[in-house]
Amino acid sequence: MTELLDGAKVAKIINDKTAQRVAGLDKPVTLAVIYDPDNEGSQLYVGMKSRKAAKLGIQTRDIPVGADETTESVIALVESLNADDDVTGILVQSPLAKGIKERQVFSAVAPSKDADGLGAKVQGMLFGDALEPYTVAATPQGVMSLLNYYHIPTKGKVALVIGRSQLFGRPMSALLNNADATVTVAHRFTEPDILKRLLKFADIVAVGVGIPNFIKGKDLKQGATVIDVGMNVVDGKATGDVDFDSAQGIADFITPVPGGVGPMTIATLLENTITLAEQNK
Ligand SMILES: Nc1nc2c(c(=O)[nH]1)N[C@@H](CN(C=O)c1ccc(C(=O)N[C@@H](CCC(=O)O)C(=O)O)cc1)CN2
Repeated sequence: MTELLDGAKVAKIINDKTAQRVAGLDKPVTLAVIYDPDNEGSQLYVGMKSRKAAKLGIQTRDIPVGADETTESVIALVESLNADDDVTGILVQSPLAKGIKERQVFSAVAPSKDADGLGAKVQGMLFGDALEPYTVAATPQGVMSLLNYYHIPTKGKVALVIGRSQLFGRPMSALLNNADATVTVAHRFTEPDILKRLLKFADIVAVGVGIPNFIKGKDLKQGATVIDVGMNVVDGKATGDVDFDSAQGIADFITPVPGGVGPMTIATLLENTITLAEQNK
């Protein structure tokens, strides 16, 4: 039997706690969101984040940044938000318009306002397993919250992370490493044969490569936990990177798409936002 890891359900639990924490804080919580207004995906996701934030009592300031901007001008904008006492958190929605170096922009966000955990300073703290508090990128942190909720152990387990983006693969591998898993990272240059062999060992597979149905059930280890971070659209339907039907009866646990990692990403971003507001009050 394959059990669903219900991200929508767990996200609701996190969101309810966030709303209580926001209500208990004696100052407004404001998240500034920098995004490319010409990117349809970003329009959709920023809209989803702003609507959910409003429901939890978090104000958002959505700031469109188009292709006419430069890396320098966007960094100057981030610096003005860093200095703005009314802004408690900052999010840079990826991707920014072509030509703007988004990693430089991520790293311009002050660690004390880095709601999305994508800046070099906080990612360095994650890789160093720092003892001081720091924020972690919303998608991988949301995956860890799902694993914890369903009591899926990581210690001593073999984990395979497929994808090495700043948003997902790199921080995911660090989190699993910090949680005592034996972690391998595969990516676009991993030979298909090698990937198949790695999959057969993996107790936990977390995949985010943006290729619909990239992972087939027959390639998984019996009893694996499968985390699908893919968000592709096929025939107008949200479709993951894992061939969900073929994983039935092979995986012990799997996240659905939609309703798995996506809602956890937004819930974790807003959880990070209230945590920063509390820390900096
Ligand atoms: N700065 C960031 N940029 C991006 C991130 C991120 O975490 N930080 N992640 C993705 C997009 N993303 C959030 O930004 C995101 C994608 C999908 C969902 C979601 O809830 N999806 C639904 C399905 C929606 C549908 O049906 O179309 C689901 O999975 O249930 C939330 C957030 C890229 N950029």
